[in-house]
Order: sequence, then structure tokens, then C-alpha cells
Amino acid sequence: MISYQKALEIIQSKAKSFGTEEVHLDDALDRILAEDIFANRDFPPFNRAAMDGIAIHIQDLEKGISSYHIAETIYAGDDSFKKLESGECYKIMTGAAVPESANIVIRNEDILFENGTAKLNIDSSKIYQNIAKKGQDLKKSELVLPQESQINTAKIGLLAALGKHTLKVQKLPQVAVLTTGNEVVPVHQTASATQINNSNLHLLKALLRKLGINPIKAEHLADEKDIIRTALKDALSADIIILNGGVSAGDADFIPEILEELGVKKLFHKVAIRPGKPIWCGYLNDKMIFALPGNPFSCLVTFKIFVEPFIFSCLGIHNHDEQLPLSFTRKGKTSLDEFFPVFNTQKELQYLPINGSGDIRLGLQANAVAWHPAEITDLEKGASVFFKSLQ
Ligand SMILES: Nc1nc2c(c(=O)[nH]1)N[C@H]1C(S)=C(S)[C@@H](COP(=O)(O)OP(=O)(O)OC[C@H]3O[C@@H](n4cnc5c(N)ncnc54)[C@H](O)[C@@H]3O)O[C@H]1N2
Ligand code: MOO
Repeated sequence: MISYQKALEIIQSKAKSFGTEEVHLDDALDRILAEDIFANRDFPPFNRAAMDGIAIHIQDLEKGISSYHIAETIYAGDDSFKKLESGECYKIMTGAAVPESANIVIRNEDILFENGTAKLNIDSSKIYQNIAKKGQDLKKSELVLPQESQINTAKIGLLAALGKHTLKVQKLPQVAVLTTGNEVVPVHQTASATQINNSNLHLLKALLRKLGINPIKAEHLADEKDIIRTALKDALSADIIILNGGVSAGDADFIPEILEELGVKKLFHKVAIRPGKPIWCGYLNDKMIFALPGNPFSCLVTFKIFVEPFIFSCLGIHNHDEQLPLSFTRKGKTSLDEFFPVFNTQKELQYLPINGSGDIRLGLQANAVAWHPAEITDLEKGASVFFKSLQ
């Protein structure tokens, strides 16, 4: 049986871009840029008044002039047509372009306006005071965002300011989700005494949604070879197929057999991890197939430690796992790499109870899954532990 690290290495070696596409800026949140973004002009594009007030030339102040005739009023967006003479000022609004013949803005609070003149009441001043200088933030043609940047909310604002209304981004994969099991009924159906509701279908959809992916197919299949075979053939139009359940050693666990029959090449079956040991992974041409174990916590863990890192690698997201100290001592239960639910307080990872991988509570308050490496027998209190966020 291969190790967690080896399985991850194999999966990562299969990662490649799903191609690129052009999207509108409003649809670009969380996407990965597939083009370098340069400044289309200087920013600010002109000397911008940062206060409502008057714009004058510093030389007039140095000469001791304290009363100025208003030569022109300039609103934001206005062009100016007048060059200042000595003793003249512009009345100017925040956001307006300060003309060449002025180089300081005095704010309204320091001025007395009387009959078309502005009388100053200031103690000190300096050149370009209250002016954001042309090009001080960005220079025209400067690289602003390199490709592979992930677009967050602030970057949407930045890109709009740069006049970028469409963007070339990495395409998201088409994903098909197929859960299996005769005992599993839809969430809207009342389960009989021996049945359970399908939680993993919705868990997987939510995990994908967090990555911005809406599966092209999300279905449940009975444990019947023909049904599974037909659905799988159909699902092979997707880039990634996530199967769930039916991968261990039971008499109705047909998934590995059908996948191999369909020509899917096995990368590995079973990894030395707990939970999630029975995971099966393979590929067919450019498609990746992950068959995740049916227990809810196994399904969550195997998605977070294998499927998500694979998708991140394909998209060029370099997501490094975070580390925090453990607030308790955790005894290793097996010789496998173990994953356990924790509550991340931002300072430490706290203990949460879970009764094995079939416990639907998934640790109930869990907001992260932490990693107990196989080679460490006991994780001591205070030990720095890698974890993946479940937010
Ligand atoms: N003889 C062995 N038995 C088992 C082994 C083993 O190595 N040898 N591995 C165990 C481990 S570990 C796991 S995990 C499970 C995985 O089994 P499968 O992937 O084949 O999953 P199922 O048997 O179909 O289901 C397991 C469990 O999960 C429930 N389930 C399934 N689908 C869903 C769903 N969509 N939503 C909610 N819950 C689901 C199912 O009812 C079972 O209780 O195998 C062990 N057995
Ligand atoms: O290891 Mo299985 O994935 O615990 O239930």
C-alpha cells in the first residue's frame, strides 16, 4: 500500500491546465489569471486634488500672498482652460485634475471665501500638499498583476480601475459527481429503518462550490453494475469524475472493477491513511477519476487531501498548508497517516470528538482537518501541526 505523500505526488504529476477562457470582470472573483495585467496609463492619471479647496502655486505663498482671486472653478471630471497668474487660484473639488500652473491645494476649512476671493488662514504648507501626483501609484505599462494571481475582491476593484472589463482566466474543470449505494436515499426522501439519506452528494457539491465549481452532473446510482457502467461512460465527458462508495472489499463494491473494465488506468487503490484507506484513483486520457470511500468523514478527508490539491495544481494555485500548535496531546491510533477534525481558534487547534469515519457529525464544530503523520507516534500538546481549513 502506498503512502499519503506518494499518492499525492502521483496525483500532482497528472495535473495540467484545463485551458483558458475569457470572462467578464464581474464573474472573475476567485478565478486565476491567465494573462499578465499591465497599467494602461499612469495612476493617478493626472495630479488629483485630494481635498475640496483652492489650488495655487507655491511661489505665491512664498511671496507671502494670502488673498487669491478665484480665476476658475474646477469640478471632478472638468477640463481647465485658464493658466493661473500670480495672486490667482482655482476653486477645486476632490478628484478634479489640478492644472499645471498650480502645485498645492489648500483645503476649504483653512480658507475664508469673500466676494470671489479666497483668504488663507494657514501656518505651514508644502509643495504638492493635498495633491496625489500623476503616476505616484502606478506607471503606465508597469506589470500590476502577473498571471497565476488569484482574483480577490480588492483585485476586482483594481482591475476595474485599470479598465479591464474582460479577463483571460484559467478554465475551471467540468466535474461529475456520482454517489453509489442501495442503502442511500435522496435527502428529500424519508429513509426506512435500514436506509440513510445521501449526505456525501451534498458534501461533495459544497466542497466543489467552495472552489467555484458547479458539477455538470451530480447523481446517485444503485449498486448495479449496468447502471454504474452506463453512468460512468456518460460521465467521462467531464474532466474530473468523483465517485463515492463501493470501493472497499464488500460484495457490492463494484467500482474498481468497472473502472478498469472501461479502460481507466489505475494509479493506485488504497493508501496508508485513516480515514480514507480504500480510495481508488485512475485516469483515462486527460480525465482523472477519484473513487472516494463512502464513510462521510473519509469522503471529506480524501477530497481535501487529494481532489482539492489536484484541482489547485491544475489551476496553478500554490496553496500551502497552514500550521498551528495543537492544544492537546494526540496518541497515534495506527501506523497510518491519520487525519482528525479540529477547531481552529486562529491560535491553536482544539480537540473535537468523532466516533470514527461514519460519524455524520464530522466533529460537528470542525472548521479544519489536521494531519497526524505516520512516523510520529504521539503528537504532543504544543506541536506544530499541518491542517486544511473547512471554511
Ligand atoms: N473488509 C473490509 N471492509 C471494509 C474495509 C476494508 O478495508 N476491508 N474498509 C473500510 C473502510 S476504511 C471504509 S472507509 C469503507 C469504505 O467503503 P466503500 O467506499 O466501499 O463505501 P460503502 O461500503 O459503500 O459505504 C461505507 C459507509 O458509508 C455510507 N455511505 C455510502 N455512501 C454514502 C452517501 N452518499 N452518503 C452518506 N453515507 C454514505 C454507507 O452507508 C456505509 O455505512 O469500507 C470499510 N469496510
Ligand atoms: O478509513 Mo475508512 O476511510 O475509516 O472509514
